[in-house]
Amino acid sequence: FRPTCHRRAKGSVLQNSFHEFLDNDIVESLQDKLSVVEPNEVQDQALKTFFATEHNAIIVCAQTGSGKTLTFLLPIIQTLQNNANAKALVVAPTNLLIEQHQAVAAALLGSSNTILDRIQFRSLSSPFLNDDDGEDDFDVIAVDEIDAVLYGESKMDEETELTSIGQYVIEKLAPKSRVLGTSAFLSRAHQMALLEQHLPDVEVLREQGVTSTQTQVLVPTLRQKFKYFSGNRLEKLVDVLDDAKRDDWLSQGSTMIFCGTVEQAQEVFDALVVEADLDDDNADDTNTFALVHEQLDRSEIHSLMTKLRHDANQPAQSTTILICTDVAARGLDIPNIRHVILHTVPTTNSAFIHQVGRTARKGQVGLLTCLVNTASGDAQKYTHLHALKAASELSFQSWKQYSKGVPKITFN
Ligand SMILES: Nc1ncnc2c1ncn2[C@@H]1O[C@H](COP(=O)(O)OP(=O)(O)OP(=O)(O)O)[C@@H](O)[C@H]1O
Repeated sequence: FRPTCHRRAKGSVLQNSFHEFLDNDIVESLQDKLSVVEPNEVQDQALKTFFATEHNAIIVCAQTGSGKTLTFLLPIIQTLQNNANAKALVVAPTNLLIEQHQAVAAALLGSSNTILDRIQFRSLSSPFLNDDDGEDDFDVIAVDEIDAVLYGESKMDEETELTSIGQYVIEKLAPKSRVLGTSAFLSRAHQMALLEQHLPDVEVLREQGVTSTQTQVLVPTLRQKFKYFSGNRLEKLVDVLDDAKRDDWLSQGSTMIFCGTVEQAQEVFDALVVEADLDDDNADDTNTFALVHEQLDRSEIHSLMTKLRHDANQPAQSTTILICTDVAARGLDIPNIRHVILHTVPTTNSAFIHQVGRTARKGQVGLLTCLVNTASGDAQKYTHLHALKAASELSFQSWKQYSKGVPKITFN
């Protein structure tokens, strides 16, 4: 994307693609409800491509935390506002992510808005869409995390057989529906299947100079630490958390710890809670622990996420340590996550990118600590992740304002 330059003549209103393509009430809502004043380059490009061209499949490929949600929600809301009969579908891999999108749409529209009733939100685990229910006439279909939705949350990045919802989306494409997809990373296999087989006419929007999604996938504001150890993994984790607690900047933010399985997440959670109880003489310790995995009750996770977002707006926030499985990796935008710890080294590039991408969002700094047990196969698993390149610069010039004033991480 070429950085957009919006010059403001003395006394004039700043014009950008928000003003050019969106109604005033939407622009005002963006500002009032989300504090989003102007589009970044990827949003600018997406709005132009959607409203000023006839491409019926558009995919936005950009780093984690770069604002891809608005690249599909805004075209959808404006389309539904223009046409009272229009309908849209939003698909994302997990219920957690779908609920997040619903919350953003509701914030923009106000929850009683009738436009919201014309947007269907589905995850891979929602009941299958049924044409008999008249659900086959969506004007816009948004497919967030298009690789996961089309090809499934496979343990390998190599799976290219379409999921049933993927098949549905491809069949619904043109002439009736326009598809807006997003992705932070496409494996080579997914890229080929998508561009050569399933969406050959797709218009792919990427940052300027990036020719494939294999490069520049990690944000340059991410700091990475690899802790090589042999011995007890839990003890190492406790050491890492203790160090982080002593760091002025890290200790004021929340942490996500990714585990390989539900059982492991439960085990880590139990151990950390016991450890914190033993240490409860420490009155300064404001950490709270929470679990996020696929077997938890949906309403429980929903209230946790609502609380986390609410707490982030409070001045005296407590910090949270979230112990999660991969279900919390894709797309979650939890405020103030300063530290991601990979308790288990993920097996695929995409799992790594999405887990790590919960921090260092929107141009801000964040730290990854990856526990690498030299006595297990961890080090070997990690070698293939070395191929992932960090971008040398922030994707978007406009993000620079958010990275100002962030202290250097002193954690060693
Ligand atoms: N133009 C903008 N100005 C300021 N903030 C923005 C803008 N666009 C998006 N944001 C904020 O940036 C954050 C990240 O956005 P979002 O969750 O859409 O990222 P993403 O690219 O979808 O991330 P992921 O790849 O992890 O799914 C959100 O808090 C969002 O409100």
